[in-house]
Amino acid sequence: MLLKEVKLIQNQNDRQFPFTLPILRDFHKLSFKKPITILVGENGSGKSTFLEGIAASSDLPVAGGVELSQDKEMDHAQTLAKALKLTWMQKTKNGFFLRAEDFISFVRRIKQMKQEAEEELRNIEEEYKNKSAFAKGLASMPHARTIAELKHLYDEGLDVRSHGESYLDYFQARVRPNGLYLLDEPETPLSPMRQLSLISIILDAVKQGSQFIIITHSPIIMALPDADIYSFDVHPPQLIQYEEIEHVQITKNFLDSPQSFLRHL
Ligand SMILES: Nc1ncnc2c1ncn2[C@@H]1O[C@H](COP(=O)(O)OP(=O)(O)OP(=O)(O)O)[C@@H](O)[C@H]1O
Repeated sequence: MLLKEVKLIQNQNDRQFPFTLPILRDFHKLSFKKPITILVGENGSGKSTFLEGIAASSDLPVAGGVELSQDKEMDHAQTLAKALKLTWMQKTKNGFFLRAEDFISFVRRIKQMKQEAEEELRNIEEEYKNKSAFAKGLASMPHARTIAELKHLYDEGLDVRSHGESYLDYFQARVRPNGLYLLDEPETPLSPMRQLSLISIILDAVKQGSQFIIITHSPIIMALPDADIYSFDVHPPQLIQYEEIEHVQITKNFLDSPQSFLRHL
């Protein structure tokens, strides 16, 4: 175990976001007793805001996104971080904060950078066909360098594979022993089968001393063995059993009889 507890210590200004969130009004502390903690709750219950506060407070890098300290839209994370006290069993610098939506735009950006560089090279080939090789080489250099750097950093992987495949590759390549991983809806680009692969990567990492705090709406990810599950649908957040989670009950009942749900819509 790395992170043991998160306490809300400051006397907050409850008219300022994020302290206006109902989940933070009666919040005192949340303890992490197992290497995997799962946060569940309805849309808008405040799970992401809470995790962003932990990410900002622990100063973890943002995988595939802008660092929280540089991100103007994340001022609330810094505000919350200042009001939080994190207690560690073992402080770690390994790990990251990963929002699946960031990662998908990150892969898109890489694909776009590569396509733009290739397009520029084609244009230069045309424009410089009657000029010296030296002049052509000079004009091509920055774009060729971009392609070479992307290849060096991400191999052929990220831009030629699907979102789900590249996401799992990226994840597997960067998970280190003794790291703290804060994952916001990691299921987003993944099929049910790939969600099982993600579970397997997480369980391997836990064996190597890593800790995970995961927000999810996926009943598959919620079933991660031996995890503590906190519901953000009650204030303050409470431990909940897998079978009691609304997402699990609705999904199960829906799959048993889709038509009985759909005819009421
Ligand atoms: N910067 C902000 N200023 C004001 N309100 C915000 C801000 N960011 C989020 N909110 C609001 O705070 C509430 C909690 O948002 P948050 O994203 O933390 O919920 P969540 O539980 O993660 O939801 P979801 O499951 O949909 O991702 C939402 O009602 C949202 O609209």
